[in-house]
Amino acid sequence: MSGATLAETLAAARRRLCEAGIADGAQDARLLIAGLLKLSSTAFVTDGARLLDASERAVIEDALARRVAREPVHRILGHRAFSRLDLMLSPETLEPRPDTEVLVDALVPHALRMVAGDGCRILDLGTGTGAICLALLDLVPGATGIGADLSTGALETARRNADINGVADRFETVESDWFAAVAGAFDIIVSNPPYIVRSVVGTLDEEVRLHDPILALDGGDDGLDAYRAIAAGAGAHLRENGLVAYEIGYDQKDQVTAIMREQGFARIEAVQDLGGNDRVLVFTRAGTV
Ligand SMILES: C[S@@+](CC[C@H](N)C(=O)[O-])C[C@H]1O[C@@H](n2cnc3c(N)ncnc32)[C@H](O)[C@@H]1O
Repeated sequence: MSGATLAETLAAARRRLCEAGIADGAQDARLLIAGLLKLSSTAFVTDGARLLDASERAVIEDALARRVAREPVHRILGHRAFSRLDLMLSPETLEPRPDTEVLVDALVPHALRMVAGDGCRILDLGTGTGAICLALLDLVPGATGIGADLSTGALETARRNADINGVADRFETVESDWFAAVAGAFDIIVSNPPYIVRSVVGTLDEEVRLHDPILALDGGDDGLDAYRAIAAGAGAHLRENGLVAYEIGYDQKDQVTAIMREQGFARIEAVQDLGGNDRVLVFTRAGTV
């Protein structure tokens, strides 16, 4: 790649990733180079003839080697966009997915209505990077939130993300096994818990299996352990007329609805993701709808 221009470097990177069998090799090459060199979306057109210096070439070379070894693009870059936020990643955090934005979008109208009334206090169980809670605090000024997680490292990253994204004054964290260390009652309890069936975890793509933490993936023998634990504790921590909302696996709608019904909750919304899969469920106490 010595003496290469930006355009030549991009072309070589695309070839390398595609030849290594990376499914979106062309897109990943562009994302990596743009992210590493902090280029605008038009730079490949306007600056294509610019010669890259040795340090730029070295950074790109290192990133391509990592991508060929199946490390995801945003892990290599160390951060990713979610909703309107830029979120730092760490080894202890799941990389937030676009599907999870569907959960945020489903809750925004409810949270805005609550803020206009008695206020909106949010509990995000299994907060990871803080993605769900921080995106809601960003979109709903006046809401406050707690991010809970079993992982100390994830909570450090979530606090850092709250700082970077300007919502730290409305965000707290608690290290907790679901509700175990959580005090008080909330208007919205939200979770994207680990929901992969344990026997399936080992069959996931290397990008997920080797780079997302197992604590964020493994949902137990039937994938539903976390929903059972959260359903059992939610009633004691939910304000009157409060909501419980989940991200779910594409085939878990009926099972999670049954788990919640057993604990006295009624489903009020089911939302599909952009791929047409069931992805988000919203519940309230049965009898309040
Ligand atoms: C699927 S990840 C979701 C992360 C983030 N909320 C998101 O949507 O990107 C699940 C999260 O639950 C956390 N977790 C797993 N078991 C837990 C438990 N028993 N109590 C609290 N958090 C837990 C994991 O550490 C992980 O951060």
